[in-house]
Amino acid sequence: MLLFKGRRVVLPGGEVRPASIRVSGGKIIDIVNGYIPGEQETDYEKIIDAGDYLLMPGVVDSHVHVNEPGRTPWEGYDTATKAGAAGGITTIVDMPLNSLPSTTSSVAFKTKIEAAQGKLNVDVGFWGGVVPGNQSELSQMLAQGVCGFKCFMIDSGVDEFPYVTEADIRGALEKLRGTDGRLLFHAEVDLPVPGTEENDPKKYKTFLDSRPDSWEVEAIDRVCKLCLEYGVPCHIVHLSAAGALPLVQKAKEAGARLTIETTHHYLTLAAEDIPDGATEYKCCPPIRSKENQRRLWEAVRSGLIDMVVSDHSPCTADLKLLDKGDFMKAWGGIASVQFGLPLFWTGCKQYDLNLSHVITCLCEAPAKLAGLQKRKGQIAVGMDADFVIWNPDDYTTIDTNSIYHKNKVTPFLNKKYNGKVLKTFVRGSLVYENGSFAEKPQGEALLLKHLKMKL
Ligand SMILES: NC(=O)N[C@H]1NC(=O)NC1=O
Ligand SMILES: [Zn+2]
Ligand SMILES: [Zn+2]
Repeated sequence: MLLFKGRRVVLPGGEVRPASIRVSGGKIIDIVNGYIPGEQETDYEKIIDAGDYLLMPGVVDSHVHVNEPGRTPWEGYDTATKAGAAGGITTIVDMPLNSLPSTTSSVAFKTKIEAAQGKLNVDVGFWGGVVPGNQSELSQMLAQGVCGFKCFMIDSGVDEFPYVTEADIRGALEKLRGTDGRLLFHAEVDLPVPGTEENDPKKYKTFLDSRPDSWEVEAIDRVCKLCLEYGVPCHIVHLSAAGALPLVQKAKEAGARLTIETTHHYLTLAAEDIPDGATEYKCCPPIRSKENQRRLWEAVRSGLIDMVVSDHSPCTADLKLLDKGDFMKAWGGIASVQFGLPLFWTGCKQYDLNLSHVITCLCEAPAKLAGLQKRKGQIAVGMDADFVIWNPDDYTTIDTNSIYHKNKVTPFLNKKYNGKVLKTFVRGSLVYENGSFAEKPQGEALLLKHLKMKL
């Protein structure tokens, strides 16, 4: 048996108090009020003392593109999960696209799981994909254990993952009705935008104007309607346009089973500050204005936005076209899986949010989205002993040497944020401490069907 103890343990609801946590077989078996100072070392295999640092549930990032197999020069299981561990993340959920094959059939899903074997430094769940014509694969993939499915309503950036029409979406929702499956939407639709082709592709404004708010608003309106019509849980990934929030509110009030995520980059970076040619800031939908960002933070505070994730979508440096600075042709995607906790905490301090927002948005809600809520996202009896010990009063400076994901291009480079991750534990095992990782990868593939059998 292990004992984790601390004077500032973050419990469900964001309550912070002294507590001691007994862990056996990777699970939390007991939580005792108070910081048991007198316990004998010999009572436990090990005592892990967080002292005055925060002892919090491990962060769950439900939106990560790992890209393995197939695009391993971009990213891979080993490096993505090391970066996660260094950032206090104990579970990531892999997106179905950018790997080859993409996860759109049961055969492809098996290939994915095989590729992940032995390389996981934190636990990893998997989203499947909905593409035109693969509806007949969905129930088999659910039976195999995907957490749900993601689709695109616009070009995805990779040819092998085409976007879906309304008829395809209806077909998928039909299949998912009455199952545990849910559908995630990249919610932008391609509407005509007057005259942006002529503009200078090095200017950030050219790119921003080419993907206006209205694309998201229209797409989210369609999702809200379908969600209400079918009663299947639907989720909007990476909402950027605050102008879509009133629609979300209306749909939620009408009883839609709808959840919303935004990303750390939309909450931290703003269009006004993006230098021309700085394509490391390119992502889709785009980073918008400061005023837009303020409204996103208000929605995080109120709970209208349910969760905040990375949308870690790296590529090799050449594809960012940093030398040309061409926003229109560069790869769209930001690499940041390692930095979510300090990025979010920095904003929380600025916007006067607190630890209850941290554990709701970074731990509980993403765990629930992926169907992992009985194992992940909270410090509670019966849950996996996934913890991060961190110092909210120290700082993280992001430099190339301390980045563990494969490609180091990121708009967060050389910036300093509040909060520093000290140690990360997955199911009781130390996976990260001060720049070092467990010798043997401790993560496992989380297949929803097995989780259900165990519950
Ligand atoms: N294919 C892919 O990863 N696309 C992601 N990148 C990005 O910026 N937005 C996305 O949806
Ligand atoms: Zn997307
Ligand atoms: Zn994505």
